[in-house]
Amino acid sequence: MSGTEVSAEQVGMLVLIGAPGAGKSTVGRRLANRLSLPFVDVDQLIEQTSGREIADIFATDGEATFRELERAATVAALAGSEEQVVSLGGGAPMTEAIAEALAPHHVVWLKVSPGAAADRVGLNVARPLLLGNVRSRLVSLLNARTPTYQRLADHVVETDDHGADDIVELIIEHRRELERR
Ligand SMILES: Nc1ncnc2c1ncn2[C@@H]1O[C@H](COP(=O)(O)OP(=O)(O)O)[C@@H](O)[C@H]1O
Ligand SMILES: O=C(O)C1=C[C@@H](OP(=O)(O)O)[C@@H](O)[C@H](O)C1
Ligand SMILES: [Mg+2]
Repeated sequence: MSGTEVSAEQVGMLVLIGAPGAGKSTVGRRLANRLSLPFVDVDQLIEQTSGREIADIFATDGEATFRELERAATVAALAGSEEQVVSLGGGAPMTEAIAEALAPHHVVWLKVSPGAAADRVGLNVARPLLLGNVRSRLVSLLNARTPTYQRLADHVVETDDHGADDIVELIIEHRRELERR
């Protein structure tokens, strides 16, 4: 089956994309609990299957190796047939194979300003790309990635002024509206 075909039994997953610090992991986990659906956080999947932390993969093998592990884990998570919530890593949608794998699913872009994201992630060393001046790194990441997030998103949620639980409800309400159509 090519990346663009959807098997008959495949149902759309709820997939969260957005910059680091947008809340994909936090909101994804709560959203899955609220909907009683399985949850896959691709970063966690990479760490579980490789037995290594992401920061260590970056430091020891470099970003290219991480992106290869991320591509394989993300495509595998999106290829399943059961309905679930999947939270991607911030850089995943930049890969063409992943953009294709997202096509059959409901993609929610958690939009966040560089300032809000910087406040949230702080000096968290778990995000190697943000080492140094976190805010300016986020500005450049967002400048490079926003067009892709925008292109892939079926639903955009502004997160700066909403708590994670509010965002969960906004996503659920939007999904209900789609089901009523
Ligand atoms: N809507 C929000 N408002 C305030 N803080 C948030 C929000 N969403 C997530 N956070 C916090 O921001 C940090 C990063 O969240 P995380 O879910 O890891 O983001 P991502 O997976 O998109 O990088 C965590 O400390 C989390 O508790
Ligand atoms: O933006 C990125 O390129 C990355 C974001 C991280 O995930 P979160 O977006 O969940 O922090 C993680 O995949 C890795 O540090 C790379
Ligand atoms: Mg995350």
